[in-house]
Amino acid sequence: MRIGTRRSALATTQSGHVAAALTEKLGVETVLVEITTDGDRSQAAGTPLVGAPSMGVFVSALRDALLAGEVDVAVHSLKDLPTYATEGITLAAVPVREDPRDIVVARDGLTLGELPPGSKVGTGSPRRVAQIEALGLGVEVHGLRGNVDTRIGRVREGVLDAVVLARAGLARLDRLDEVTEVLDPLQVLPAPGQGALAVECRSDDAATIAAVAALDDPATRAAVAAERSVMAVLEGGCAAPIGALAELAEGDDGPELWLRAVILSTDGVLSVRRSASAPLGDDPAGWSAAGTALGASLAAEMLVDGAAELMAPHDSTSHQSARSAEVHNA
Ligand SMILES: NCc1[nH]cc(CCC(=O)O)c1CC(=O)O
Repeated sequence: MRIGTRRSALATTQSGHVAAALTEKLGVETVLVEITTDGDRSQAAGTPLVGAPSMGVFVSALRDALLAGEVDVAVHSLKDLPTYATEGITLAAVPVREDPRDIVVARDGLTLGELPPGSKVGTGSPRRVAQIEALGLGVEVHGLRGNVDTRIGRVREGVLDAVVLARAGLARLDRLDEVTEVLDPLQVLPAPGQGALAVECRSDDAATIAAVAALDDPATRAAVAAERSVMAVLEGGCAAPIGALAELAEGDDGPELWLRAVILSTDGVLSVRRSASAPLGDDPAGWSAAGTALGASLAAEMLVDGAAELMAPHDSTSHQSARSAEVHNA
């Protein structure tokens, strides 16, 4: 089985895990095929992700290789996938996900809250920028791109005081010892699908789809379906930063899915936050659809709460002063 992967250390590690799992569960031989994406090329140029091309930049080259029959399977970070379906491509498996939370790597073992006002915090993600601004710490948020090594390097070089990354990336690279804080989703919600992998096949390749299904985890699939459904519905009306996290819990009457989501103005001043839960039923085959429905209804409530108006110009001056007052109190 030929497995297409991006070339970064993180991508090849992730794809290597999928390859090993396929060999272990199915006894098939696998080979990794490295594909260079437009996202990797512009990343090498060092431009910040804010304002960069579409969110699918990391994805399309891999899908092209899959559709062209150059590989049998494509492995992506699920959070990098666009929410709309793609003709000819089937999401054959969503394996058990890593801890989805964001983490901090800061100088001197510090947490975000321990950084003095004016500290430089690096992230290229509008979702992280808005949520860090909303914490009112008085830190300066700086754009940041590059692979995990490059990003953490900015702290080691003393260019930045801290960077914010996905915990999953460091877990897969076996670098969790460098984490100085795990961000509580109460304060910073992860990106929809963060920490999960997407294993894609060609829709006409029934044999590979059936084989790869052995890697699927219905609980993870339901959770990411709910998170991505929030994003799909909200993105219809707005381009604001979105965080979402769904978790499976055992209720009195069987498994339930719990979902929380936030959408913010880019400066973090305004936000709409909501949570909801739904029973999943006893048949895991129906969980993904239940997750999608839960996400859509939560997003509809968020739109009623004003989610689509967050991007309108607003006066952030009064909030700014409230924020610096907070810094003084701290
Ligand atoms: N934005 C790029 C990206 N895509 C997936 C991961 C990490 C692994 C994951 O979330 O599954 C990262 C890096 C990061 O956000 O720190």
